[in-house]
This record gives sequence, structure tokens and C-alpha cells, in this order.
Amino acid sequence: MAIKVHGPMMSPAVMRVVATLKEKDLDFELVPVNMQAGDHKKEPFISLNPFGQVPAFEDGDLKLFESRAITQYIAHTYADKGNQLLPNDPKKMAIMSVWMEVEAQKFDPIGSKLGFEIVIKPMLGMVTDDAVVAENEEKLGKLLDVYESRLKESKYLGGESFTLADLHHAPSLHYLSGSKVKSLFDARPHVSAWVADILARPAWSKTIELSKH
Ligand SMILES: N[C@@H](CCC(=O)N[C@@H](CS)C(=O)NCC(=O)O)C(=O)O
Repeated sequence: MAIKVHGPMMSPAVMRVVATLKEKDLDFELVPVNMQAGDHKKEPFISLNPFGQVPAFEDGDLKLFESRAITQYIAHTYADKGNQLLPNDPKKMAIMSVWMEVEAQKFDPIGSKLGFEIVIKPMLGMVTDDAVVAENEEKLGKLLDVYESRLKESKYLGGESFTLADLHHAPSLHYLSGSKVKSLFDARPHVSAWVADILARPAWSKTIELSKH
């Protein structure tokens, strides 16, 4: 099989890539990486990603890392397959890029910290730091106020169609929706509808299904 995704399905960054492949209805092979054993810091994985983080990605002789670069490669290369994830118009493309940056630079640092404290730490038997949770809940609330204003104007972040800007949020939205942070989404009707829409996509359900095996 030409396309390979290396990494465990519980990783949000791996999920982001798998969700994109599912949106595009592409076949791929999921290659397990034993992170508990530290295999992501050793050869052969380190030759695929010198930073020792999952996911790594192969499509024939092309090798990539960084989940958001991988999703963009997939969306451009397989533009005519599955669901369209990119706007055609350059101005719409620029607006989508703005919101992809917002996700990577503003949403993800907060979402990752909250996910680690509220979801991952309890799973690993570690103690949640309530001060970190409180600080990041406050930050997320303020950020979601901006999202609420944006989503009052258009159904999705990039405009009226679902794009990579929305998809990139899906793993954090999934994990945080199963936590007390969901109340921050529920308090904002447009954000709440957007979260529900993203998590109800068939490609996302298939991604979650795969993560259960
Ligand atoms: N910016 C990277 C982040 C990748 C990342 O943080 N991967 C985590 C799992 S979700 C990882 O490999 N953590 C182990 C480590 O950093 O040593 C991407 O989007 O691909």
C-alpha cells in the first residue's frame, strides 16, 4: 500500500492525519509505533521524523512529518477524491489559512494543555494540576468568544464550507467534549453547533472507530 501513517491512534496529531485520509476516502496502512518503549526516539522512526514525534507519513517515496503539513499535502494531492477540503478561490484560501494559523498558534497550545491535564493524566494515574486547568479554561473561554463571533458570520471557520481549518480542531474537540470543558462549548451556541457538526462527520466517526482497535 502506498500511503503509510506511523503512530498510535490515540495521538491527536495522528488522528488529524487519519481524519483527512478518511475525508478523502483513501486507503492507507497504519504502522504502530510503541511510544511506551520509546520507539519514536529511535531508528527506524527517527529517520522519518528527526524530532521523534508521531505522526510520520509516507506516500510512495515522499516522507513527511508535522500533521498539519501532511493534511495539506493530502488535500492538495488528492483534490479530486472524496470530500473537498480546500476552497478554490485564493481569497477564501487565505481566510482558511488565517484560521489554520489560529488553530495551530492559539487553540492548540490551550487545548493540548487541557487535554493533558484533564484526559491524559487521569488515564495514566497522574494528578491533575488544578491551577493549570483553571488558567487554561479562562484562556479557552476568551478564545472561544472570538470563535463564537466568527461562527455567527459563517457556518465554518473558513466560510460556508468545511475545510482543513475546521478539521484541524477535531482531535482536541473530541477529547475536550468528553470532559468538563464541554461546558465552555455549550455556553456558546454557534461554537456548540460547530463542534457537533465536526464530530458528526462520517470521516470522524470512522477515525474514532479505528482508534478503538
Ligand atoms: N506539531 C506536531 C506535534 C506532534 C506531537 O506533539 N506528537 C506527540 C503525540 S500527539 C508526540 O509524539 N509526543 C511525544 C514526544 O514529543 O516525545 C504535529 O502536529 O505533528
